[in-house]
Amino acid sequence: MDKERNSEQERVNTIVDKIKNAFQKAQHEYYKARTERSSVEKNYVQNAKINTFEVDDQMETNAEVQQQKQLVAKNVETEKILKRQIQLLSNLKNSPYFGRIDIHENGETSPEVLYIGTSSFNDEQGNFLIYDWRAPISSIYYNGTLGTVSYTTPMGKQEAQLLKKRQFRIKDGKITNMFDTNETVGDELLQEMLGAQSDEYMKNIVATIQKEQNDIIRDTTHDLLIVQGVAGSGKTSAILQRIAFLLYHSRSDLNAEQIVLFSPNLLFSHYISEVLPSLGERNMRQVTLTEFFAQRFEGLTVETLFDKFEQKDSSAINSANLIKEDSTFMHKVKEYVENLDNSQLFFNDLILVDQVIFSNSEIRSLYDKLPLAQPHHLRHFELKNVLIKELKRKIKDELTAPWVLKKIDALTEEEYHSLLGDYKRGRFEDIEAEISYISNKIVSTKFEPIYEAIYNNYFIDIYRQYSDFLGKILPDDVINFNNELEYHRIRLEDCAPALYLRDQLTGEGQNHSIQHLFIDEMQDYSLAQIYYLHTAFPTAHLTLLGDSEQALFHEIQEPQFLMTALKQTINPKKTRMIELNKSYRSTFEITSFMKALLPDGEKIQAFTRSGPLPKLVLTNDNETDIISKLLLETQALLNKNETVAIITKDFKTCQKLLRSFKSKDAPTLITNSDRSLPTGLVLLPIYLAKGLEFDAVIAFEVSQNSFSEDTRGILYTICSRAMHDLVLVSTGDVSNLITAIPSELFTIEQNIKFKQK
Ligand SMILES: Nc1ncnc2c1ncn2[C@@H]1O[C@H](COP(=O)(O)OP(=O)(O)OP(=O)(O)O)[C@@H](O)[C@H]1O
Repeated sequence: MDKERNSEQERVNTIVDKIKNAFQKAQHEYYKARTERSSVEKNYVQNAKINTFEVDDQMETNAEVQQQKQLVAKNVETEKILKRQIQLLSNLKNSPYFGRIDIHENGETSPEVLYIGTSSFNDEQGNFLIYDWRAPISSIYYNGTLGTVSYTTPMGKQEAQLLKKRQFRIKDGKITNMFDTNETVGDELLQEMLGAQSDEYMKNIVATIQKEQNDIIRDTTHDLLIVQGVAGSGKTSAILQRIAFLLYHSRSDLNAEQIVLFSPNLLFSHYISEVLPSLGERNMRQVTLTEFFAQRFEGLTVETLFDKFEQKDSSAINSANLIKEDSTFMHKVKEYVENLDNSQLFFNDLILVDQVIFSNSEIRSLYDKLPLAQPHHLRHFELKNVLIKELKRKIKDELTAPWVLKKIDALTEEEYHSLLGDYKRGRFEDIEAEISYISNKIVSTKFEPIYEAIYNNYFIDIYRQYSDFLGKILPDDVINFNNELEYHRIRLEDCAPALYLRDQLTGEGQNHSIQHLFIDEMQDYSLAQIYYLHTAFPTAHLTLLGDSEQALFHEIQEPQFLMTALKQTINPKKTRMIELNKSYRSTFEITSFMKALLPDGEKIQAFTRSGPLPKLVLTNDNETDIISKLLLETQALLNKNETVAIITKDFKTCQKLLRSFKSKDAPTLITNSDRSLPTGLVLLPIYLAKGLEFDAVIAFEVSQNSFSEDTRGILYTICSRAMHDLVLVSTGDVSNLITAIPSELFTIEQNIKFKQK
């Protein structure tokens, strides 16, 4: 093997040299393109300044400026391509590839040796020195064991003999590890990757993608892909590598702007932000559910999942929530709109400063004139056109109003020219035409807010309409909805049905440009919300990922139940459901402990990476004891780890705990608005830790008072954030969820007597 290793190292050296040459060449071309652009730009500014008094000069200058504008745009495009190439080559320089496959294709005289890396690299003659991990042939590396293998090409299925599969770890151009394997992707490399310390950013996993993850990544045939994966099974990793795959697969008709990922919080968005750039791709759009709704309810504060979690409210409201969160509630919205009489519609006045431009009765009478046979959304579309026409008429009537002439008289020379804009003096037939143009500008600007209001459907009183709907289905809930509105707030569970009501009435609210919609942590979304997102992005393929057992907002559900409910909600043409049961994040010991927390934890397979047993620490319920024990634990963990997180059930617990720390030892409290995590000791509630991972986790605190049956999912989620070490601190009787766990799965810092069950 030594000889083999030497010859592989020689190949790495040769390839790295070639990559470095290509890198330098690309950099040189990039700087050349940039210099060229800036000189064209300079020229362009000068030309734009050329005498523009004479009409002929003006035309000539315009043509030249247009030509130069085009030249600049072309150069900008070239720069973009070169920049991407430089980024790719820079990634390849240090670690050109991670895999090798030797295959013998049917009909070929000799075997072929292929190397696989994060992107492809050719020599000057166009020979592939490295294959992109997303190329059809590279799927053999992820899926195949030695012997006959097949892969899909644009021409159909292709068969080959896989003769050798080799994995590499190459750092700074040196092979640090290399071995042949017959497994899909061997454990040895995975051990090395998973044993590393956590990082501010998630890393790409392309070198060690597992077979079932590969199925998710490379699926292009289903319009709904549902992934139920246990904690740490690589769901988020799979989404990101899937996005990179899709962008490669449909390079000519898909770009990152057409992909949206709904993520659980801002920290998560930051954490995953480097994965796609490390693969030479641009990031997709990311949004949280609250951000998405907030953009659509301008002027209202939308409740966040976190507010909701902190104020777990009375059972009366909860039972209303359950109804509102079901997709049947959305069907009721649709029925309501279909059966709505004109007399039951609510309109707003359209007001400019304090002048009513269109009163609600005027709008209603315009609506009443439209043919009843048409559904509301078509009549609504016509109403908008009628209102705009009316507005134009009002603008025309206003053109000669005395205030307009007064305003023109008061304009400075500069203001007058700025209103003329691209039009220059002398281009109008006579002075009347010029004044009429200026008057139009002034009056239109004044009425602009009304135009915007019509465009944005502000003439519909959507809140009263929704309140009316609620009155029919959940009369007791109307008062709660209206009370929130008084304070300019809207509850999260009202957002999807209220927006759906608006969209049903207006026929708007859909975004057809989005091709792929990803929802991570799907278990935190109600079926009504998922239904709404599906209608709002009607052409998008959906990938939903989550873990029914990491439910923070309700009791945990059977995975199969969640998957079936989702499928019924969306009812797509082609669905695929994939379960991921192997957990990679945590050590074998932590995963075994987490498994025992769940009633059906047996299905979870722990990855065989070893570490210390989870530790249960018992303290008295007094500040001094709690803090001294916590300090002891955090010190020990910080000595061997980069990031240690104290994770609590809710924010109140964080705040109370923080008050007990002396400032010099205090952890950094993470809040809802934080976008990045510092290293060292942090303190945060579980909902902010969603999707994240830490070298060590201290679960604070795990007494029976804090965790009982209905919060099992929360405890499970807290524990599953730990990669290498897990400590659980209890300040009173330990939760039954923990006392029920076999004692060999954890250590106890002090012998206690568990209560008899
Ligand atoms: N094939 C793999 N190769 C290397 N690392 C992997 C692989 N799959 C998962 N991991 C690692 O396991 C950890 C968990 O992955 P990820 O966060 O994607 O899981 P998840 O299922 O989304 O987790 P959760 O639902 O618990 O938030 C990450 O550190 C990820 O890099």
